[in-house]
Amino acid sequence: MIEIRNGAKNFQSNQVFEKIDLVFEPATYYTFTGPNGSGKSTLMSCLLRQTALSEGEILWCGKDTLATNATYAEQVFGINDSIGWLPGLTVGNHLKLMEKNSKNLPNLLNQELLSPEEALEELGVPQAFEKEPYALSSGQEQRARLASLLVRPASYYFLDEPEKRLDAQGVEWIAHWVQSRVEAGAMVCIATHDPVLNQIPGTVNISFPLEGSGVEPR
Ligand SMILES: Nc1ncnc2c1ncn2[C@@H]1O[C@H](COP(=O)(O)OP(=O)(O)OP(=O)(O)O)[C@@H](O)[C@H]1O
Repeated sequence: MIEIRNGAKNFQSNQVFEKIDLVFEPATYYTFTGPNGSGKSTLMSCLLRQTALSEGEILWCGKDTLATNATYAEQVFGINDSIGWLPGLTVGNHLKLMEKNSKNLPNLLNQELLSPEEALEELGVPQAFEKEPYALSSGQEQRARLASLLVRPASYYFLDEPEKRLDAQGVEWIAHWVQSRVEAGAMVCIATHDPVLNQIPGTVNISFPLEGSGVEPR
């Protein structure tokens, strides 16, 4: 379980949210929805520990995430705009690195992992294996990013607008993936503007701006 207690985040005088308490339980699907600029990506970056909360704490199984550093990094996986591609490497190179690293990670939910080739095939972009990401269309590139979900084990996911640039079939793929991971016991949280991803049965919606933030979207 991941818990935020009394969380606040500001960028100088811009108070994005404050005094928030949230819990992310296993085997549950959450969505972050709300207007542009209401703080969805910022909270997700905090949960992925790409940026620190200004106040409050994020607990992992009841303990501060700093104290459980390695376990958190192993079990929590995410995709957002802050995660880029290394220049000069193909998509296949990236996924192979991830596959190699994954062998050292505990696979707590006995996830059936795919090879990079299989994962790209599943996402409908087998040709991406040999290509550098910039040589793909923006939707193909997003599909290549999503392939990482099939190569690496995790039990908690934070995905920021994974449907971005995807066609309708791609969005359906995400919806099916969400359902299968949640059934397997994973927590999946998606920030989205897409109605399909917000209407998956069992969705727990968290609406932004968050209550207690007192902040107007901008
Ligand atoms: N690195 C940053 N430095 C300064 N301000 C930032 C930074 N990142 C976000 N902000 C500000 O934080 C606020 C919330 O932005 P955020 O990206 O979290 O919104 P969002 O709900 O994800 O929006 P969208 O739907 O457009 O993706 C905005 O006012 C934005 O300008």
